Amino acid sequence: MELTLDQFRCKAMKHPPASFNTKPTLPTSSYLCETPALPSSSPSPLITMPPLSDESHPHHTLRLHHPRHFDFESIREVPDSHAWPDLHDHPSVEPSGPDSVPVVDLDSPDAVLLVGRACQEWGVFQVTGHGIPTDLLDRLESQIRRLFSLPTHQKLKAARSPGDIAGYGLAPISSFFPKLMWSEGFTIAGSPFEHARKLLPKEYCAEFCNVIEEYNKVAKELAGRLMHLMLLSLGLTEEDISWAGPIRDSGDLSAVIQLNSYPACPEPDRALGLAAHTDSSLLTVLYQSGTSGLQVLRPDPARWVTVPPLPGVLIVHVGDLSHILSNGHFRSVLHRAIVNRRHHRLSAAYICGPPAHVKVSPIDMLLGPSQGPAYRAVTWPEYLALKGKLFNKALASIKLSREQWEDRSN
Ligand SMILES: C=C1C[C@]23C[C@@]1(O)CC[C@H]2[C@@]12CCC[C@@](C)(C(=O)O1)[C@H]2[C@@H]3C(=O)O
Ligand SMILES: O=C(O)CCC(=O)C(=O)O
Ligand SMILES: [Fe+2]
Repeated sequence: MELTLDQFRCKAMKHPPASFNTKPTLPTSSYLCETPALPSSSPSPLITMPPLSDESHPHHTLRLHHPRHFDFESIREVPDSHAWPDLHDHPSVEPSGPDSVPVVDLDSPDAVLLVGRACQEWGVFQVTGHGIPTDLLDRLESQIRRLFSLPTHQKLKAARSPGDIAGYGLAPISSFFPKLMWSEGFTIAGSPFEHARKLLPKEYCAEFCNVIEEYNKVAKELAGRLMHLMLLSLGLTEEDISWAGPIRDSGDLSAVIQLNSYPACPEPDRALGLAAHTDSSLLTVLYQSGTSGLQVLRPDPARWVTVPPLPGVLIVHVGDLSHILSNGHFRSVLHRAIVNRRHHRLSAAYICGPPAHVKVSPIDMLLGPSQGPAYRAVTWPEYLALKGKLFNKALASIKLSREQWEDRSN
């Protein structure tokens, strides 16, 4: 049976969000809401995301109430609350030959071609020649490790409040699932100092923030460079997209940094680190520590392909906004994180999007008489709000049918 991409995505999602089939009964909290205003004392407002307007808050999202934390260390077997029944619906395969996520050397003369091909065929690729020093990645990992090693009561001091983007806790998508994930996260939006000072002892805080700021700076440059290559691969330049002018020097991209921790798990076959999802970004640059866990879904036949950790290599996910911008030429990739019996795994996702006021829509130059815009225009905050209501159906919800785009062009 032939499936459209959207049907495939929905089929591949093992646990449909509860909001698809249940009536909302619980009080809601937003998936993405207002970014807290930056205090004037913030060292540098490195990641900026203007607040959402009130209308875009997903007030009627069904939310499941999960406990705020779980003591992974003391557990000898996976409790029912964390046991995912459908983990093995698709086989997991180790990378080999054509079943390996492409590796692109950004310094290669073929980088444009290779990036374009990877974005179209995989929606994910690994990058070398990215210019981010290994030493900085090592320091980033040490800081993440130290942060998550803090006692729970300390971490909860920075717990994400209902309606906030930033803070410590379960991944925001957790509330769509009846089972809990084997992970904890710390989301940084705006100044790292604002959040880190709540949970990190003074002597560690400055060091943590410096490393995050240093990483943010280089990750932002890399994201700009990647976006440039992606546009070139579509036969476009920044000039073809009114808002993308500053992308060349990445000045106007905004981002959120998501730090993830996946403790070792006594029964890795029953637990899941991070449920299958696509990122809502333009692109996400992911650093993973030396333990494998990231898997991307490949079709025909459906299978989870592991993305092995390679020293110094970063992973790039095409996000939903690039899927929209490219009118579906690029695929946002469904991915998840599995857990490991022996090793504590860490990752850092640099989730990058356009300035918050910018409407992202399929690029005009990719359209023609027989191919209109397949998606309606959205800003990043609008899209995040949609994702908060519809989760993995958000992209399909803004899809335009042929009749709709023909109507719009008349
Ligand atoms: C800006 C955002 C994207 C994100 C939701 C968030 O508000 C902050 C965290 C991001 C993250 C990281 C883990 C996976 C994910 C699906 C989630 O639950 O939180 C992503 C969200 C996303 O890309 O949609
Ligand atoms: O930890 C990983 O490998 C995946 C993390 C991820 O998908 C995310 O933070 O969006
Ligand atoms: Fe992700």
